Amino acid sequence: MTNTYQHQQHAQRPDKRNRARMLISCPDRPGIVAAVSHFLYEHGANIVQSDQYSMDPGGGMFFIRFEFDLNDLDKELPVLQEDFSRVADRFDMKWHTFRDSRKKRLAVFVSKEDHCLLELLWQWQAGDLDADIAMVISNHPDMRGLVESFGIPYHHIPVTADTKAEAEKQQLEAVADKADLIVLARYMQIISPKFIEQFPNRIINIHHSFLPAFVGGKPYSQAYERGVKIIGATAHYVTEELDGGPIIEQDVQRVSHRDNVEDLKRIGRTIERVVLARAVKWHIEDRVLVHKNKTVVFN
Ligand SMILES: Nc1nc2c(c(=O)[nH]1)N[C@@H](CN(C=O)c1ccc(C(=O)N[C@@H](CCC(=O)O)C(=O)O)cc1)CN2
Repeated sequence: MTNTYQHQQHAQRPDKRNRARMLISCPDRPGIVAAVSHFLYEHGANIVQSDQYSMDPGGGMFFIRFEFDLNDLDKELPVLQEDFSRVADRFDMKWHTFRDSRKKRLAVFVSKEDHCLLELLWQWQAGDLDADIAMVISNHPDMRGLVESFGIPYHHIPVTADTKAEAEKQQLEAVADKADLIVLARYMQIISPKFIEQFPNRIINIHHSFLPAFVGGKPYSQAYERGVKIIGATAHYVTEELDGGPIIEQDVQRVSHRDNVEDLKRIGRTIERVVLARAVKWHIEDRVLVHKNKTVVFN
């Protein structure tokens, strides 16, 4: 099928070949920001953005996000990483560095609802999603035409209760070393612990309720029966606990007694799309840190 959409770069990306990001989590104590910023200065890095948060100052955790420019990044970043391990050991840090120029690769999983998938495809096609959509995987054939019209590979891998393990094996083979982030865009299959452990805090799901309300299936029907005046959507990392993973983003919309279940679904679809897109954007920009079952989002 010819690619009727050309992936366009409406949003001109500034030259960020020498831009890197550093995420740090460690026990809170005085001197952390000074030590890290001095280290970066000594290595010739120019800090262009920094953000930090102290959870329970003095006795809890400390979180930092730096963006910095470093000339000849390809050569100098490995040197910086090697030297930083001494600072990290001193403060008992968990840390990661990322290159701005290395776009993350998404594998989007979908079932039969297209709105969240379309939002990601539209943003990608407009150049507003700074990542590559490497593939779409579905347990149904319905979205093949839509996805392939964007020039994106489509893997139809049917799933039944009896074939779930084999299906996940095929899914893992399809995404192996081709995806950095899995996005469940209203994918209606429970992901196994074995799959999750391959992608710790790298599977984002959109749940169609304002969690922790209405976990599990048919949340809009649950909301209608409860007579709620607000509905919402929640993007979270996937864990073994269904809809219980670290929340990345949520949003809500008022509803009333005049809205039936179909109205709630219609109103909810817009919230789901926006909330998922925000969460994916913040993840690909390395703005999300996870501690225990909560997130710190430097947005
Ligand atoms: N391990 C996890 N897997 C998934 C999560 C999660 O948090 N942890 N979120 C769900 C999404 N979801 C609600 O948002 C959801 C999807 C599917 C089901 C479910 O009961 N699925 C059945 C099959 C249903 C069908 O075939 O139509 C099943 O998997 O047996 C509940 C909630 C995504 N996965």
